[in-house]
Amino acid sequence: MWTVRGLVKSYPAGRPGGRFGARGRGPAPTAVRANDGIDLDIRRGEIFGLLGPNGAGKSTLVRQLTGLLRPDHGTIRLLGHDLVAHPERAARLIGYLGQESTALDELTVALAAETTGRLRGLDVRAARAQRDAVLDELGLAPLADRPLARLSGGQRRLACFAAALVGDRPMLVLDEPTTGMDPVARRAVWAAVDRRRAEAGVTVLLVTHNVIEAETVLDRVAVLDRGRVIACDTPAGLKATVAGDVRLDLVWRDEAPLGLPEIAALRERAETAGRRWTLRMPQERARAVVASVTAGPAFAALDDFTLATPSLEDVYLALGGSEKGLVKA
Ligand SMILES: Nc1ncnc2c1ncn2[C@@H]1O[C@H](COP(=O)(O)OP(=O)(O)OP(=O)(O)O)[C@@H](O)[C@H]1O
Repeated sequence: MWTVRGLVKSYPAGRPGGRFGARGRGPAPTAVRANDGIDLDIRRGEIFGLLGPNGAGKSTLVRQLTGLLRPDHGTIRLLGHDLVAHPERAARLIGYLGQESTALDELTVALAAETTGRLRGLDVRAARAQRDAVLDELGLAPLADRPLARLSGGQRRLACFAAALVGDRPMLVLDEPTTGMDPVARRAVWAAVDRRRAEAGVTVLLVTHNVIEAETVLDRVAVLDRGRVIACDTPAGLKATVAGDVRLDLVWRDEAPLGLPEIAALRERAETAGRRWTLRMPQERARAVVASVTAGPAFAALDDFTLATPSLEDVYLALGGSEKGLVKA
């Protein structure tokens, strides 16, 4: 389906200090290696995810996989086509929902869907029929005559998703499709994706920051960090690598009681964010810590605590991910 080998893409570095600054001073700036030797195999009918922190190289990878950006090195094959030699072929195979919608902003919801269908080679009747079907399917019919620029962020995203579905492409590439959507819209998106997979074997490549969503909808996921794939497996397979561990969150009322030796010792191992401490540890140890903080003097200083099984975020950290986490700031 999609076969990627040895993909490398660098961007030239910006000059430190801007246009006029730092000329002739210090070492020459080095280029950013946004993708640094990526291999991937995405199979037909799969919902495949790219998960990683900001700047990991997800959008750079997606733009090459959709023929919008030329790699420095490496090969990309899609359904037998060489996309490095023939990037224009991607447009006929892929329905792409990027992060920006500005190209469609002046159109109404109905016209955005219809125009996309026409651009993808449908005749007027087919484009209108598909427009009506997809707007109904996604609950967008009441907004059909509103320009995209005058919708809420979540509604606009849903309208762009609707347009991406028109023309029945065998591949869908969705870059954070559900950002800003309410739960009803999110469910409509995943139901529409599922239906196309079941009925037409559509393959979906999804970029996401949302760990919970990734665990729920993905068949397989590649975890990206600093331009490299650091793991690739099913969400369950990845989580099995940290199965023995749990996450313990402690929230203090005010200051943590660092005068208590057991609390001072925990502080060494905790990731802290204001009053919240996060600890990852084996279940047995976590039980002992909970017992010690809920009994005795520490309890008076405690506002709340939670114990949770590992998420893909914990997997990312256990794999040595370079950022503090995956959640978008
Ligand atoms: N046009 C560009 N010029 C220079 N550097 C760029 C450009 N686009 C991206 N980069 C850099 O390349 C790296 C990868 O960026 P990319 O946008 O692919 O990451 P991402 O994983 O999609 O991030 P996000 O989650 O924030 O969308 C980052 O260090 C980024 O600063």
